[in-house]
Formats: sequence, structure tokens, C-alpha cells
Amino acid sequence: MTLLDVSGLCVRYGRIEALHDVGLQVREGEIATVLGANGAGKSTLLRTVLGAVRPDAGEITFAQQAITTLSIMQRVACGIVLVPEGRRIAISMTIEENLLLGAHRRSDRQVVRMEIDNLYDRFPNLAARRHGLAAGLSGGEQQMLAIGRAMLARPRLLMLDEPSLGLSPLFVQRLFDLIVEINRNGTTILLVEQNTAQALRVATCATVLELGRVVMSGDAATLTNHPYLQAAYLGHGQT
Ligand SMILES: Nc1ncnc2c1ncn2[C@@H]1O[C@H](COP(=O)(O)OP(=O)(O)OP(=O)(O)O)[C@@H](O)[C@H]1O
Repeated sequence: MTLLDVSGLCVRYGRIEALHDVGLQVREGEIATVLGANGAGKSTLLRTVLGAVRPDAGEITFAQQAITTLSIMQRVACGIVLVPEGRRIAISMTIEENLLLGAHRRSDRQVVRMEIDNLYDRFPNLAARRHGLAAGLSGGEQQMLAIGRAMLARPRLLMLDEPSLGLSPLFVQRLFDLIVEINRNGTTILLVEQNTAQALRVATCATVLELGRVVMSGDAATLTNHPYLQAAYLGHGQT
């Protein structure tokens, strides 16, 4: 089933056309990735799906419901969650408080507790410092916390905006392992990345944006072997 269906999306910031007639479908249960260079419009696309940016044209449907005119809060209630670029955790709050914030809409406190404890089991560094300020965490740990917090909202669609940006190779690996695990546990993922090789490795389908337009889309395995993508994004061609 198609979970997210974006069609004919146009977004302008004054005279800049950030998205032009962009279409994208994400099927329930898959990892879809959006690739492209700086300024291609990737963040704008995610922010428009979330409702933080109003499109000038286009339709967005989520789980068969038209959501184009819904507010951010209404979309979050539908199950759409965004982890923005730069993580945006509350650095003046403790790790535990950040996680509880992610679960603030839920009333099943015991299950929330169990999910937080599972996260601590997976990331002992977060557990050891649960009552310390999130500001004290490394960039990689902050990203894990940001994703953990987002998952506590029980999203149906988790959107991640360049989660690997600025992380050490070790954390990049752990991050992509976490993304795969979250997906295997049933959450659909829309992943924006500049780490093209890693994103194509975990994704089922991909869309390539250039200057606000879709220049290519298809299943990830086919795109990985496409000469244009190899040359322009995977560094296997002539420069
Ligand atoms: N709030 C804004 N006001 C004006 N122009 C903007 C705004 N946000 C983005 N833009 C412009 O829209 C275009 C697309 O930007 P966007 O951030 O969506 O691209 P991106 O692919 O996510 O790039 P990056 O990886 O650098 O975040 C760029 O030309 C950018 O300068």
C-alpha cells in the first residue's frame, strides 16, 4: 500500500523555486531515500510533508487521507514525525527528559518505560548519563537520542534529514544499522541523505533531486548501477 503520496509539489521561497512539480511515493514498510546535492530541495520536501512549509501547488496524501491543508500537529497525530537536520534535541534538558518529551502524547506509561529501557540497553552511554544534560553527548550520541525520541512518538512514517551528517564512521555504521532495525520492526522510513552509497544500501527505492526537480527515481538496486548516479553521486565516473 502507498503510505505517502506526493504529487505536483511546487514550493517557492520568494523568487527561489525550491521544488518544481515533485512527485514521490513511499510504500508502507519500506525505506525510501531522497538524494541530491546541497540546495537540491531535500529538506524543503520533508518540511512540506510535515506541514512546516506550505506548498504553492501539489497534493500530499498520507494513508489515503489528503493532508495538504492539515497543521503540523494534525500530521504528527496521523503518525508523521521528522528528525530535522542538526538533530534539534533539547540540549538544556536531560537525556531522560528528552526521551519522555518524545512520548508526551502517550498514556501507556509502562510501555513507554520499557521502550526507554530498551533504548538504554542498546546505547549504554545514554543509560549511564540519563540524568545528565543532553548537551554533554557527542554528535553521534545526540543523533541516536534524537531518533530514539522520535521513535517514542510511535511514528508510522519516520522522516530523517541527513542523519549521518558530521558523524564519525563508527557512528555512521551504527546509525544505518539502527535505521534498518527500526524499519524491520515495522516503521516506514523516508531518508534524506548525502551519503548516497549508504542510503542506497539500506533503501528499497530512491528519488534524486537536482535544483528542485526529480531527475531520477526507481528501485535502489537499479539506481545504484545507473551510470549517471555512479558518476555524479557515487564517485565512480570521470570528474
Ligand atoms: N527558508 C528559506 N528561505 C529562502 N530560501 C530557502 C529557505 N530554505 C531553503 N531555501 C532555498 O531553497 C533551496 C532548497 O533548499 P533545501 O534546504 O530544501 O535543500 P537541501 O537539498 O535540503 O540542501 P541542504 O542539504 O543544504 O539542506 C535552496 O536554494 C535554499 O537556499
